[in-house]
Order: sequence, then C-alpha cells, then structure tokens
Amino acid sequence: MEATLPLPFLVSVAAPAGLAELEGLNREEVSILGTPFFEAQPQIAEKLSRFLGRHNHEFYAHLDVTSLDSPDEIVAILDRGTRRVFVTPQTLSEYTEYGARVLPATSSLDLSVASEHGLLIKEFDPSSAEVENFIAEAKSKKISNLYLKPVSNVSIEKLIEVAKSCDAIPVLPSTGLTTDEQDKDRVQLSKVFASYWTSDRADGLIATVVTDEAGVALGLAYSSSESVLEAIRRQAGVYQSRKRGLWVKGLSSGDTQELVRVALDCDNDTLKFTVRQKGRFCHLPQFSCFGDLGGIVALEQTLKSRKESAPAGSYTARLFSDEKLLRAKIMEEAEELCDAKTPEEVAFEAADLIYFALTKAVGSGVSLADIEANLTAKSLKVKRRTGNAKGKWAEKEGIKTDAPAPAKPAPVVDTTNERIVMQKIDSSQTSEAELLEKLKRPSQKSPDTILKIIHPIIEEVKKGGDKAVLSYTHKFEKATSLTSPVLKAPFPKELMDLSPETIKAIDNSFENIKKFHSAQAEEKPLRVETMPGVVCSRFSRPIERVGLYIPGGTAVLPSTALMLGVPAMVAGCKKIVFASPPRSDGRVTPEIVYVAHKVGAESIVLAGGAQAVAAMAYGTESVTKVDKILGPGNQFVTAAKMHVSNDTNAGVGIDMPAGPSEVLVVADKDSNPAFVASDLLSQAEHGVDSQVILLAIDLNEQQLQAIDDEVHNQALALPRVDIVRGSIKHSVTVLVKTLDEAMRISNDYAPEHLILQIKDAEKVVDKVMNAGSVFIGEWTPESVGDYSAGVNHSLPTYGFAKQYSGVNLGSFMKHITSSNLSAEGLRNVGSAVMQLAKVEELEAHRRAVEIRIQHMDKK
Ligand SMILES: NC(=O)c1ccc[n+]([C@@H]2O[C@H](COP(=O)([O-])OP(=O)(O)OC[C@H]3O[C@@H](n4cnc5c(N)ncnc54)[C@H](O)[C@@H]3O)[C@@H](O)[C@H]2O)c1
Ligand SMILES: N[C@H](CO)Cc1c[nH]c[nH+]1
Ligand SMILES: [Zn+2]
Repeated sequence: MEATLPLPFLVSVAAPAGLAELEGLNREEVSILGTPFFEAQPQIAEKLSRFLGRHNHEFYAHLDVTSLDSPDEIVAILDRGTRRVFVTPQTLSEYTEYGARVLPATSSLDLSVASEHGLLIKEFDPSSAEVENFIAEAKSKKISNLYLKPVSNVSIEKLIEVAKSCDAIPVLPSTGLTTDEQDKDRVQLSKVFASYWTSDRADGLIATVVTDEAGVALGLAYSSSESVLEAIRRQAGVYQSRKRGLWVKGLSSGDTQELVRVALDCDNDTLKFTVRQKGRFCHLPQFSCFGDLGGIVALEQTLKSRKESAPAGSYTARLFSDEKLLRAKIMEEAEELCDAKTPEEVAFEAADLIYFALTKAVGSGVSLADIEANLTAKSLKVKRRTGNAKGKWAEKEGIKTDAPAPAKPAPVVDTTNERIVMQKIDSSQTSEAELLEKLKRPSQKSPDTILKIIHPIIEEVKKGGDKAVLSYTHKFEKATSLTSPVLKAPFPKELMDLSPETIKAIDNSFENIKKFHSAQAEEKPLRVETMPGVVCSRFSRPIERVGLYIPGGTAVLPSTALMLGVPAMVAGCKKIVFASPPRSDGRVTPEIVYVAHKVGAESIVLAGGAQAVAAMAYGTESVTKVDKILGPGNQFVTAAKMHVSNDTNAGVGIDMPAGPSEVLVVADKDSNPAFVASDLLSQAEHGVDSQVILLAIDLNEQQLQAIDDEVHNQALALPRVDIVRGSIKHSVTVLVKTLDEAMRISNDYAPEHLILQIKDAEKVVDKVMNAGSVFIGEWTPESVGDYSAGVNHSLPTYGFAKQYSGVNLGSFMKHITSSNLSAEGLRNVGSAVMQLAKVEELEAHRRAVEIRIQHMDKK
C-alpha cells in the first residue's frame, strides 16, 4: 500500500450532473477526508479538472478517466496535480513516463492486467463467489496499490474486510458529504475510521496529534468514533476528553479550531488533526502545549498582527503601505543573498529576504500555508519548466534564457486575494495629456527587440524550408513527434471527430458568416462614362492564394478559422492555406480541421509564429506560397507579417495589424452592471496584454460600485482569472459627464470593439467615427460577434481602426480598373493628356496620343 496516503481508504464523491455545483461542493469536507475519488465523464472533465487545479494541494484526488479518450485532456488532469488517474489497460502504455500516477482500471476480477504500479478494480462485488480465489491470488501476487471500487448497495463491512485481507484500498461508495440529509454517510465514515485504527488503551480511544497547517505540534488529544463524526460534521476540532466526554475545542474559551485535515499514521494507531487555530491551543498562556513559536511561523503571526493593528512607527506597517519601499528592499536583499559567501552570511541574508518576501505575502493576504500549497501544486505538475532565467535577469548575467514558450490553455490557480478592480479617472479632473497617457495600450516589446527575434527565424525558413519550420515547431510547440509541417486535404475523418453540439454550433455560425459576407459582394462591375466616349470601369477578382493564420498560443481559436476561411471561400480564392500552431501531440484542434474541410482549404501548415508566416510568404518544399497573409496573432506573428510584406521579393500582402484584443464599453444609468462587467471581462480574458475601457456617463458612486463588484465577482469565477488580473491592471474606467464627451474619447481611442450599453443606443451609431465593430444595446454582447452573429472578428487594434477596416469580403479581393475609349473619346480627352505629359516632359506619353489623333485626321 502507498505509504503517503493520509487515509487507508478513498471516499468516492458523486460528481454532480452539470458540475456547476462543483464550485459549491463542500470542498472543506472533501479536503478534511483528503482522499476523494471522482469519475470524469467527458462532459464534466474540463470543469472537474479545473476544480482540482484549484484544490489539488488539499486532496490526494484519484480520478477515473477511463471514459475520456483525449491523451491531452488526461495529461492536463495530471498536470493539475491529481495524484492518481485510472485509464483503460489498452492505453496505459501511452503514459508510462508518469509511473505510479497512471494506473489501469478494469471491471473484472482479472489481476493479470495490473501494471507494475497497481490496479483499480471497478464494479467489485465483495460477496461474489469468486472473491475467495481473488483474495488468494492478490495475496500471492502482492500487488501494491490495489484499489477496489464496489458495485452499489454493498455491505461496507464486507468490503472493508476483503480489502484488509488482501492489503487493498477500498473506494467507499458515493457519500453525501455535502448534505445533511445524508448524515448517515458521515456516520458510516466515522465507523470506517474506527475500524481501521488500533488502540492499545482499555477505553478504545485513539491518540490524536494536533498540528497547525505549518505542521507545528499544538498538543495531544484523544478521539473516539463519535468525536470524529462530530468533527467532520462541524468541520472543527472535536475530541473525546477522558474526563469530560465530547470536547469541542474553544467552546468556552473562544479559541476555536477549523478542521483542515484528518489523517491516520502509517500503522493506524495515531490520528492527526490539522487545524486552523484561533487564539491559542494551550490552557497556559502560550500558543502550543510545547511552548511558543519561533522562526518563520512566528514571523507570519507577527506580520499578520501588525497588518491588523501596528504600533505607531512600526517599520513593518510602513512596508505594508509603501509598495516602492518594499519592492526596493526585496531587490536589495535578493542581491545581497546572491553575493553572500560564507554559510553565516547566506543564513543572515536569506533570513532578511524571507522577512521582506513574507511581508509582501501577508500584505497581499497570502499565508504561509498558501505558499506551501503552491509549492506542492508545482511539485505535482507533469509539464516541467526549464528553470532557465528570464528576461532582464538573464541578460544581466549573460546566461541562457527561456524563449517564452506559448502557454497552452493552462490550469489556473488563483492564489491572490487582491480585489480585481479597474483604475478610475474622472475626466473633469484630468488633463487631456494625462487622459491620453492612461488610455495608452499596454506597451509591447520594442519593435527592435521583436525584429531581432523574428528576423533570424524568417531567414532560416527561407533557407532551410520544411526542415527549419519543423525545428521551430519542435522548439516552440514541443510537438517533437511531428515529421511534416503540412497536413494536406482531404483531411482524415478521425482528425475532425467532434461532438454533434460542436458541429451544430460551427455549422450555424458558418451559415451566418457566409450570409453576411456574401451580401458584401458587388453585384456587377462599376462603369462610368467620364466624357463622351471615355468609359472607365472597375471589376473585382479574388486573390488567388491566401494564407490564413489562426492563433493557437494562449487559446486555440477555431472561430478565427471561420472568420478568415468563410470570406475566402465566398470570395472564390483558389488556394486557401491555413496555418496554426499544433498541440504538443503534433495535431491541430479538430474544430480547425473541420472548418478547413468546410471551406475547402488545400492544406494546414502545422506551425505558428514567424516560422508559419515565413513559410507561407516564401513557400517551402511542402508549404504553398501565398499572395496574401491574413489573420490575427501575437507580436511575433504581427511583426513577421509586416516584415515579409515589406520584402518585394516575397510578393506577399497582409491584411492589417490585428493584435491583442480590446473593448471599450460606453455605459449610462440605464445599463445593467452585470452586463457591462461581462463584456469587459470577455475581452480581458484574452491575454494579459488585452485592455478594456469603460466610459461611465454620469454614474453615481453606487452605480460605479455595482459595476466594480460585478467585475470582481464575475472575474473570480473565471478559469482564466489570472489573465484577467493582468489585463485589468492596465484597464481604466473614465468618468464622463455627457454622451458627447464619451463619443469624443471613444473616437479618439478607436477601439477594436465598441459596445453601446446606453439608452437609445441605435441613435448613437451616427456619432461613431472610429471603431472595428460596434455592438448596439444591452442584448448584444461582444461575444456574439466573436463567434456567430455573422460579422467578422478579425479587427484592427491599437487604434488602427482610424485607418483600417476589419477583415471583410474585400480583404480577399483585388479591384482592377479598365478604360475603353472610342475615337471620339480620345479626341475629347487627348488634349488634357498631351498637355500634362508636356508639363512632365514625358514625350513618349504625349506622342502615344498624338500619333492616334494624326492617324484619325488622315482618314
Ligand atoms: N485583433 C483580432 O482580431 C484578434 C482576433 C483573435 C485573437 N487575437 C489576439 O491574437 C493573439 C494570439 O496570440 P497567441 O500568443 O495566443 O497565439 P499566436 O498563435 O499568435 O502565437 C503563438 C506563436 O508565437 C510564437 N512564439 C511564442 N513565443 C515566442 C518567442 N519567444 N520567440 C519567437 N516566437 C514565439 C510561437 O511560434 C507560437 O506558435 C492574442 O493577443 C489575441 O488577443 C486578436
Ligand atoms: N475577441 C477576439 C478578437 O479580438 C476574437 C475571439 C475569438 N474567440 C473569442 N474571441
Ligand atoms: Zn473575444
């Protein structure tokens, strides 16, 4: 049996149907028992995985993932710290690198499928006829980590008996941990506890070590199955006093305990209660029965009490209120620690650094336990960081740096308690220049730095073709198994295996986008007779070969494939080439393959960043050279597009600079605070370099507060809350007095998305001069434009809406003009031409007219 399990059994937690309730799942109670077992049905896998991402450090969560078939999804679940996942025996070989964290699961009593690390037997019937044989075989094979998950309605006593006899770990049937009605499950549980422990005392009580979260021993108490039951019920420190019976700690003194975890020791003869102690544990005036605290734990307590009320002149209090001072001290101490030589110096400087670092933590509402939980979470990650230094520190020390590999949709552990709030400025108190400064988009790396990164990549691809593209994909996307940079049509069916709901959503959006973009087609060529006999025309033709970049760094965006692919198809482009960074297994998301198939793309370049742009601009052995590259992307993609379009030898055009997403919401007293916040957050979640702006027209304190509260509360519930924290830092609410003032600021800012959540919004559209796309009225969230309404979401950012349009049908066409003159026409316009040619001293130009007129005159 695994030595590190805090309890010798698992508690199977029924996953609520929609799992929306997972957030409400009484996780404290699950955490107290510490060893939950979940089943990950496909429809709830993502939510469950996120839930574990937040709380894995509290649990020894075990997850049955046999009904999932995406290895990526399973690895993501492991990466979020799930201690053990159970897969089908047939797929086990794909996970050998994860050792005992991935075990096979079977529904029969067949022990031959056990891996060297263990096995889960599901639908185990402890009263079946074959169990005796099974126990004998299990004993002889000595399988470690043998889990037994019983069929429903079994006798728990029998299950425990069988499990004990073959040293297996029973998975207790679903318990109603979350509701009082099922208190019988708690009663059952406390009996299971008692059946595992052995007491050498006549009264049967078990010694219980009580510690705080940092592991500091507070004292010794005793437990009975009744006191454990009461402790689980109350989620508090409840013990069995030898003199007074049930003892709820702190009931009379007020020094109560929150129960964090219960564990049994290795030979089941001592319990451990981990608690959050209020006040002190000991009846004497000291924190623990073993005296007072020292070291880091004591420091944390002092800092916490200083934060609550500091004596006048306290240095720590000054540090809490002066962010710059604290920052400077952390930097100073970090440097001194780096320079320390002798062991004494290192201890001295490390202590100083820890003091200032912990001040920062406590000031931000972060406890030592939070920090330790974070360390545990990191130790459980399966995708390791390189550990190389980053940015300026690496440059300063002249050492190897990490190329910031694009983060795939990552689990988020929101560890900070900081309020998520946009900065506010009152336009009447702010000068024009200050306002401009506040509304500046978050700065990106300087163009020079970016150029230095992308230029060698482009040159490599030009020279090395496929091989160079592949090597960058191996490097940035970690798709090391990929052997060709291109997937050619027809695309295999198994690469676009999607749920019917997703297919329906894509098909519906496809039709709407097609309708709106088809309507943009010109019905017939333009024809104007400028003078009698002088006919000028303009007609359009599709661009023959287009390269469509679909971002895939921080989020995979199949909707962008629709926004680019559908108009290219409607325009009649002959060759449509998609490019998107693949996942680490070398595949592109099936939704993108499905869209590529629907729009008739000829190939998908399995690459991202500058290498994908260069491959399409110049062509390689297997990537088709294109005439125009369209699509949004990060700063590397945007810079590479600009660079190749400036190379006349490449002969390639681009659409526009479409960078980090942004939104500007104009709201008045009529607006719904929840709607306003939801629109701001929908763009804030794109990336930390996104920016969202709110122009609040004549709102009072209460109305502003309502929006702030919505932003904070809605953000906390988002899986990408850490990204939101980043973008909200450079996002602003501007208080204005009138609609005209709001529209003046908006037109000056030229947002990618403009949302009008105001009374009579439709009438205000006339005042919009600069914006990528406008969303009118309270029932039009920005996300309808991102996906399905029909408008395009590839739009100019960074204020380029002042001179660029978003992607539209015209982006895939070029216009050709023609002139057609009769003899009369040439006579009519000829004198003007000849005179201007004379002015420009271009004699051949003049003669081309004269020679024809002379010819007419001769006739
Ligand atoms: N304006 C619009 O219309 C619009 C629409 C959709 C998305 N977006 C924006 O597009 C952006 C997409 O960016 P993304 O990063 O998620 O995906 P991306 O596909 O644009 O970039 C990922 C690629 O960047 C390259 N890369 C990453 N780090 C690198 C480094 N250090 N050196 C060289 N190359 C490197 C890698 O090749 C990787 O494949 C987001 O900012 C999003 O807001 C804008
Ligand atoms: N809002 C983005 C354009 O700035 C597009 C997008 C794609 N998916 C979700 N949103
Ligand atoms: Zn969006």
